Amino acid sequence: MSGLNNLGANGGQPSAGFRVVVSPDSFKGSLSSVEAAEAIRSGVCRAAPDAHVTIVPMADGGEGTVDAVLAAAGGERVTVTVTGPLGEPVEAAYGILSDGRTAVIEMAAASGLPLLSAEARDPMAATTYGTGQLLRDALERGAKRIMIGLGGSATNDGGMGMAQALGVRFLDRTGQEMTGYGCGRLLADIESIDSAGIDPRLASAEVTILSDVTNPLCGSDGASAVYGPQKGATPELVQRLDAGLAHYAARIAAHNGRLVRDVPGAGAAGGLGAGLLAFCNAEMKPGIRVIMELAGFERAVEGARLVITGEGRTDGQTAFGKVPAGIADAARRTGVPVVCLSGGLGEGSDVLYEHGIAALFSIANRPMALDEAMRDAGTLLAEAAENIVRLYRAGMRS
Ligand SMILES: O=C(O)[C@H](O)CO
Repeated sequence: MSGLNNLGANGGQPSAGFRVVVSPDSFKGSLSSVEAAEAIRSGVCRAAPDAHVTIVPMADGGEGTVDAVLAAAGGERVTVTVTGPLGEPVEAAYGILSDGRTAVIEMAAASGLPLLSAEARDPMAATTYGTGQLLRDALERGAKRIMIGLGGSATNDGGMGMAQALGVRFLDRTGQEMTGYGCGRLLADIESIDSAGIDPRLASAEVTILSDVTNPLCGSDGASAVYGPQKGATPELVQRLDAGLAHYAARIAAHNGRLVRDVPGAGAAGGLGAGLLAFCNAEMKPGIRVIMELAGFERAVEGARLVITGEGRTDGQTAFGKVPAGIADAARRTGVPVVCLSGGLGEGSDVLYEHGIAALFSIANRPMALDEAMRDAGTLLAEAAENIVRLYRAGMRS
């Protein structure tokens, strides 16, 4: 089965016995989804040496999307030097699938929050220009289908930088082209848009947005209000960024008639969703669904006793389309219980019970600092998984 890593505890064949599907997101900044899955598997097998564990590395469009899609569909990774979120050069990788015509890009590779230290975060200045350079590189290599994962961004520029890198010009009130990298601060100064010079290869490419969330561009559920603070925005900056995005959406509507402001997912990755809809004729899809389909998740779950998912931090935002919510929605249809192991549980995480998560656990086993929890995430995940399986099996015997 493509993309599935069927590992019996003894390296043996799938058994009809105790089947567990392990399908976590990456634990941002500490473990890739494959590493997290391996850690969970080792805990499961300590508690149940006869277990047959199926690993399905998962992602929702955010960090880890390229890994998850390459694990599911096969292909190769290419690395390019592009402009980072604050204009510095960064090495960013993306995937070209085995058909040679499909590229999978993760915006976070070029414009993601993990590229900046906490002190350097600056959503007014951060740009998606590097993401546009990745799209351009994929077109240069002949890609006809581009999947672009949104999420984990350092940016709040509505995709203005991305559009510039593809040849779109933004003009100010004096009719001059705005030459700085597109960023949150510049949005309010856009007077008109000229997309005559946009890369012509886009016209024959199919661009699919894999969005990690369903937030609209603006307003109280919008990009700036919900995700601005984690990128360093104060309440005052959230208001300026939100007004900037609203102005940008109005300028786009005046330019090409596209109404991107209220589209679910337009607010993903600081509004990059809106920019891709406006300039790349992109189609928006929930990232988790596309990746689950590519990975054959529903087939993997058939006949399983338990699904273990997880992510670095779980809170009310998780329900907007992140991995645990998607996994639970899919597994619910098959009646298999889903347990979520999280690096930390925050406000609103209990909403996941409504999505069908049977139980949520924080993996921290004692009071610990964040850097300690991140450093020891693999060990903590394995311990938590072991305990869950011990409990599950004890329950099965009673
Ligand atoms: O990048 C962001 O803003 C969040 O992950 C939502 O997409």
